[in-house]
Amino acid sequence: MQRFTNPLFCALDTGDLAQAIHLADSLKDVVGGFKLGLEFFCAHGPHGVEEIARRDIPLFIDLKFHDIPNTVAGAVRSVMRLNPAILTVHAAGGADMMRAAADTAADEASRLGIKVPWIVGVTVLTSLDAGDLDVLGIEGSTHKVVARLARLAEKSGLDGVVCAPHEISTTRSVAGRHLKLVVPGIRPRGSDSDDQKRVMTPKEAIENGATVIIVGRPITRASDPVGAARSIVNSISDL
Ligand SMILES: O=C(O)c1cc(=O)[nH]c(=O)n1[C@@H]1O[C@H](COP(=O)(O)O)[C@@H](O)[C@H]1O
Repeated sequence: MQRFTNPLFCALDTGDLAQAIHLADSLKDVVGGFKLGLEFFCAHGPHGVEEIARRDIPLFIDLKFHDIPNTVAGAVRSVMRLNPAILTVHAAGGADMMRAAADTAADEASRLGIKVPWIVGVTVLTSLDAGDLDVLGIEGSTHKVVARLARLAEKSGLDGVVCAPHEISTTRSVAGRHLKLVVPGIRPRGSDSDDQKRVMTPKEAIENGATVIIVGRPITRASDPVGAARSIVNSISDL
């Protein structure tokens, strides 16, 4: 099982490989890991991931799989050779799909002789609020929907869920204490929310019980990314 001493993962959301490498080199001793998501992967694929992986730092490969169980199992099998520390699927893909992802990751890790990554289920995206759920025809508050999906993810064998800082307490109250809570929607005080609708500061998120916090633009678009990352780490180091 993966363990991280530093809970801050920086999202390298860029299609520019040189910029991602530059950020990875500058930030590798400050953050606990890097998250490589759809923008990076669609531009540079497995080769780009291998470039970043050379820094020997945990990688969260965030491709948010959401498909039939057989297809998701195949995708997990393919991505496992990149030795991810964390992988995402959408919890809304259902119990069989999540179970297929978790079982395949465990089988492949054993076949390859690597650690089993955390498979985490995305609940309600941090860019959505109650009004958006209503438009989608999803009944209930973000708390209720996140709690329902978190319970399903846990029952389906996932290691954790992705949720907004606001739903940390609700999720903790319905799930076992070992469930990992991977939390984006993090904004240091005074920074722009951008397209995120449910945000909190790094300190609040860790105090509420986040296992890992994901921060992208407040670090990568700062005039001093290393200084921005250090200040986040300092704000949570005594907690
Ligand atoms: O799965 C994720 O990582 C994720 C889920 C979610 O609900 N909200 C969310 O923002 N993310 C990711 O977390 C990162 C947040 O980036 P910033 O908003 O720039 O800090 C992005 O890479 C998103 O893809």
